Amino acid sequence: MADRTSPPPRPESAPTRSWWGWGASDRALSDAECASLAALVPGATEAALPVPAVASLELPPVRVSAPAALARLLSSAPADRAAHTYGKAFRDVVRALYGEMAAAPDLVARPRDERDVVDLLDWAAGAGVAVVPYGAGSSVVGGVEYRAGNHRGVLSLDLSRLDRVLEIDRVSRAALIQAGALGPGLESQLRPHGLTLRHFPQSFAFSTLGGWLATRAGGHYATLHTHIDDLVESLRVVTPTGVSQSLRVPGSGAGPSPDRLFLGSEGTLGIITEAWMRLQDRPSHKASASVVFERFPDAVDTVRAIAQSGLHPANCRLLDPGEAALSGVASGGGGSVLVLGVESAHGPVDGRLAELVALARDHGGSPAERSSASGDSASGDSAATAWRSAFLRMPYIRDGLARMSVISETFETACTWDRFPELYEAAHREVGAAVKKVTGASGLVNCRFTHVYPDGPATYFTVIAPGRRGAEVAMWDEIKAAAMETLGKQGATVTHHHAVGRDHRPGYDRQRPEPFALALRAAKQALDPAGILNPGVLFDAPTV
Ligand SMILES: Cc1cc2nc3c(=O)[nH]c(=O)nc-3n(C[C@H](O)[C@H](O)[C@H](O)COP(=O)(O)OP(=O)(O)OC[C@H]3O[C@@H](n4cnc5c(N)ncnc54)[C@H](O)[C@@H]3O)c2cc1C
Repeated sequence: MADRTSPPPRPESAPTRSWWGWGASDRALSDAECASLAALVPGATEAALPVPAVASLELPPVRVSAPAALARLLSSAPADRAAHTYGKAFRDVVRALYGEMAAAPDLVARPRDERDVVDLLDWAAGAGVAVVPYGAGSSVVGGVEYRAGNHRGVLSLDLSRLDRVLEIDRVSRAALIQAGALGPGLESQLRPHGLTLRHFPQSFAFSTLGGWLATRAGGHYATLHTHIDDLVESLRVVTPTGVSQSLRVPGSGAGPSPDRLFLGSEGTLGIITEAWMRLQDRPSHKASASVVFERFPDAVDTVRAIAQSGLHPANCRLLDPGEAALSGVASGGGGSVLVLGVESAHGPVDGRLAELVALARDHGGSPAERSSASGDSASGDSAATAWRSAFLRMPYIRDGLARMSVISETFETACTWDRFPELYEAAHREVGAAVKKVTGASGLVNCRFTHVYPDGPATYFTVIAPGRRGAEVAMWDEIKAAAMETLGKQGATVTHHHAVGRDHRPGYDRQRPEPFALALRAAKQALDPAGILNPGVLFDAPTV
């Protein structure tokens, strides 16, 4: 019989969140820091856009009111409505800075349990009110922004009060976790048991388990278990037509998987309230190294060899020369940098790291000095450390650049190894040309691998270029449209882990096979007949 613990204590409270940008408000860049960053971008403006005070925002009037029994769950406070209007993409941050609040939800609900979720959905379906599920709002694809325009009102359903690890099964090494748990809170509840979910997206600090499941998020472990899908045992989902609870088993061949229907459903088929997740013992042995390559194609061949070797490094990030320079990990001579990391809960990992480094050397790489460690802390050579700190700081820098009207955004994809060289060339050529046309400047188009598989890499492109004040969103949208066209032509996916949301709909609609689209629409009709759940995501919004 499983050895189950009683519910662990609640996590400590999270830092104060920015309503307009990424992360903790006290970590946002000062005006002076924004200006010195922009000085590095030729053609950028010199004055930072001010951050508007919430009290100065013009929010549309609230159009709906809920029954008295639900009032204790609801807020129409301007700060709540403003903070739940957008996700955290560049275009979201810019629109928040300009005080564009026409899409603000009428109400924000914070249910405390499953019964509350059921009651809120019942009321919304009867009242013709759209429901936008909200984990922590870190979507970068318009996933939490209502755009349909034809509902009687909009309710942002914020799951943040469902933040507990409810049960731990130490024998099977799994936990029952509520969907609104943020990354740090979730891990702090698992830590006393020596366990970890080991899912660390870059947005880890300000995103939730439910959001990860609903978007099929990718953690920063680069090989083997990359997507959250791999860690799911079973899901509990409240739909407008009933509660779906899948069987908790280690594997099953019983027909199409109910979990697969809801993973990636992005709030359109139901509200994920809790999940049994597979856990791992916390790693106690870690080592990392970095390798510099003069020629990018040699580095790509190395990564392919590693991905096909069965050595499964935890980290295998390849940064092209531009990205290595931008992240501050390039050596004086430039070149591409491969950051490698290995870890284990069971024994030393130095041998495995040495094998990986030897593979890289065989392909023309020059290893930097490395270090190893026992214990829970990260360790590594200076390039690995620099990469990690740039990785965590980057979203704050992106917001600082946005205040200087500098376009600073990413797009990501995956393709098979045979197609990668052409994709890389085409992205630089075609997206680079779009940047030049739109901004008049050359700008930067950099690339790194975020995840690697035996049959291909997931590639992540960063674009930085000076924008024109007031036109930043339109300029980025034009560049992004060119990027999506390039991905489509190259047979690469519209997204590897950022999800579809509203922004990737055109590419997604082209990519999904029509019989599958028919089946999905039938599922939508069966589970959400009133068409209230996240209208416009994955499916066309219904006419109400
Ligand atoms: C700086 C930054 C870095 C990022 N890095 C990564 C990364 O490394 N890997 C990655 O995969 N993504 C990344 N993202 C994107 C984003 O963090 C992920 O999509 C994440 O999974 C969203 O989680 P969330 O809790 O914030 O969900 P939200 O943004 O609140 O919601 C995302 C979508 O899921 C739906 N949803 C949320 N909760 C539920 C629920 N309980 N039930 C049903 N539907 C729900 C929403 O309606 C929406 O459509 C990054 C974003 C930012 C801003």
